[in-house]
Amino acid sequence: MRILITNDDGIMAKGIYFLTKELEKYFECIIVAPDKQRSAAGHSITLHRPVVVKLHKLDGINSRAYTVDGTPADCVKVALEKLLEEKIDLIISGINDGFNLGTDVIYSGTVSAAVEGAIYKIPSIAVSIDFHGDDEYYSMAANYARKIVEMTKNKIKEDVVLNVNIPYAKEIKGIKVCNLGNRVYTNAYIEKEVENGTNQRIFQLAGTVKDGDDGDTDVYFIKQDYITITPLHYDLTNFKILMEVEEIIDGGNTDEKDS
Ligand SMILES: Nc1nc2c(ncn2[C@@H]2O[C@H](COP(=O)(O)O)[C@@H](O)[C@H]2O)c(=O)[nH]1
Repeated sequence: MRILITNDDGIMAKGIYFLTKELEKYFECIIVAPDKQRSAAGHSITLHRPVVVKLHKLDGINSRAYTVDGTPADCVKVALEKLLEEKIDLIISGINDGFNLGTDVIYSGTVSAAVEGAIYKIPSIAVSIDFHGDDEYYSMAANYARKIVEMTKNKIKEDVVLNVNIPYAKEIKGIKVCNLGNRVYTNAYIEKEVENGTNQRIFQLAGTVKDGDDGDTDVYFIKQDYITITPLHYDLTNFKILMEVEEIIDGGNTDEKDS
């Protein structure tokens, strides 16, 4: 099984190091990752300039690695379109510094890199952990990520993304497959002082998480020390209200043939 590994924290991040260290013991791995931190890049791609791809030697890692001076989605796209001759069986993005729960997934470069894989009909997994940064946590998360790869390999359909979050817990209670919850941030922006007389205001996006207790969602179960897995899809159609909108439009439709 050949795995394309990427992330959004950049090639030098601990998360991709620990993830690759674990996966390459069991699978053939190739890294294609941003050359620097690209958090919250979402699904952006680089349109108005070329991207530069370089071979990169990661100390302690045997797998071939490339950097891209672009976004996480660029990494997956250029890897699958041009860079790699080999067939890729799975794409795994992470291990992200910071959970990607609920609506985080919309902003997340980590998740978007995995979604890009699903767009290319390759099963993909995004893995995120809490901000804690100790090696034991990364190592534990990498071990769980590998186990999830083992559990799901050849079983997950080609255009599915599994969004995985792993809690910082002494004892993980298990795995919950669940919906995305509602991720709430407060104090989203901090206003910075500006010199008098300037007609500008400066805001730094910050924010602390103030999650509600969404039942049966990733936001809830992560706090109960469960690993959460949410299957995602890039089809953003709102099927729940599709018929309702159709009726509204049909009801108000001023189609020529009716006049
Ligand atoms: N301060 C805020 N942080 C936010 C908000 N919405 C999302 N986020 C964070 O962005 C990253 C995106 O994930 P990544 O995989 O690209 O690193 C995620 O971890 C969230 O914590 C927000 O409204 N305010």
